[in-house]
Amino acid sequence: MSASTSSPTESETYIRDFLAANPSLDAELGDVEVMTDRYTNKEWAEQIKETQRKVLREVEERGKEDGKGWRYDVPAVGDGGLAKTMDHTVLKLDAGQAAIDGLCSEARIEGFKSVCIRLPWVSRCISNLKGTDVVVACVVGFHEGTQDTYSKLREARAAVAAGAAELDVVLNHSILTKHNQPSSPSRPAAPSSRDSTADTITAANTEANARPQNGTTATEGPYSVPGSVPGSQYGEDEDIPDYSTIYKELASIRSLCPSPVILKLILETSQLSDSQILAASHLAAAANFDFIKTSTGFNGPGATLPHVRLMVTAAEYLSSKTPRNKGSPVRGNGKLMKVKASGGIRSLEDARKMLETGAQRLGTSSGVWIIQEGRRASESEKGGEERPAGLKTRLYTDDSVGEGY
Ligand SMILES: O=C[C@H](O)COP(=O)(O)O
Repeated sequence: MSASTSSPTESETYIRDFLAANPSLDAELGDVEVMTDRYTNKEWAEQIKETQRKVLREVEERGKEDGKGWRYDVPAVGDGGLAKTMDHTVLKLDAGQAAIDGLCSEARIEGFKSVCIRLPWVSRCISNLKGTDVVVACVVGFHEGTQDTYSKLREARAAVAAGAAELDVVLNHSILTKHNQPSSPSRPAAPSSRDSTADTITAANTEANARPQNGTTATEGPYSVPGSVPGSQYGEDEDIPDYSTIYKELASIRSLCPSPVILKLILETSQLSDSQILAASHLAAAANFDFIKTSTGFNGPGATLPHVRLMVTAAEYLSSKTPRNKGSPVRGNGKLMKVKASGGIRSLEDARKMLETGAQRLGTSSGVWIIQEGRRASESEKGGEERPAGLKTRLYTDDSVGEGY
């Protein structure tokens, strides 16, 4: 492990301990490049505030461009381009072998980018997908994100050891929302019908985030910067969320799962304000994550266009690739951080809108349906015969599909 000459930082100590407890990993990884703690919490807060200001201004400017502010090319269905944007996903806890094997054969036939599954299925998917270019993406800390860093690291490393090329890691978003101090004792929102374990924490956050910001809904903007308006969520030092802890977790995962492992950070945008989304994006960029991803699909509404616009703008700014301003120097590797839209993407129209807005990856359990819809659309555009659908199954999250799914 390459270490700094001064006394070790918390991250270095943490990673050293993890490697000592997993000696085979130490040998496998060789010289681990440790991402240090870098900044104090106050310094993170300053940087993040700057990111929030710049990105929100950029979003406002782009919003004036009459729908052209976010207009990206959408890959075509015909040449397999659309399928290659998709992580074909089954994350239900009760998914059985039949569902996983079906998922893999669909991914092979349609040429999806990946199958996105839970840790116990990684090896099976690797063997199912041998000889194809479909990779395996595994979720980590799914779906609450509140697991301790050590257990997330264990999960991440086990997935990589089993062959996962990509990890979709759930942010510990409760640190950002300070869930143990709900700002209002008012009625909690109803728990998600998709997950019986949805708890009062997320319900309180949902309720808090649904409250208007500057007289509008959280998802429609205009966007606000904490500390910039009276009564904002954290203006005082003692109210700064524990950014350092979030960064240390992300940097530790990156240190022990180095590139070319693709790391995506699931923000769970439905639980966050716009400012919190930007704070999380900033920390993901600093820890050299490859993607920021909207949602788990298990907690609140999934991807929305306003959130994707915000995240695309943030990712470009944080990678210093924003046309209008210089961008933040926070990202170490110089590569563009990308955006994965996920949760509730059910139709060709949903998929197209997300891609057109700048998402470069989609997470969906409806991929087969979307591709079939795309084929039908291009066939009818050409005025030709409708091509027979290659696959009948779809919508693994749709309970009506049948046993095992
Ligand atoms: O990460 C992907 C999501 O879990 C997929 O959500 P979905 O089942 O709503 O398509």
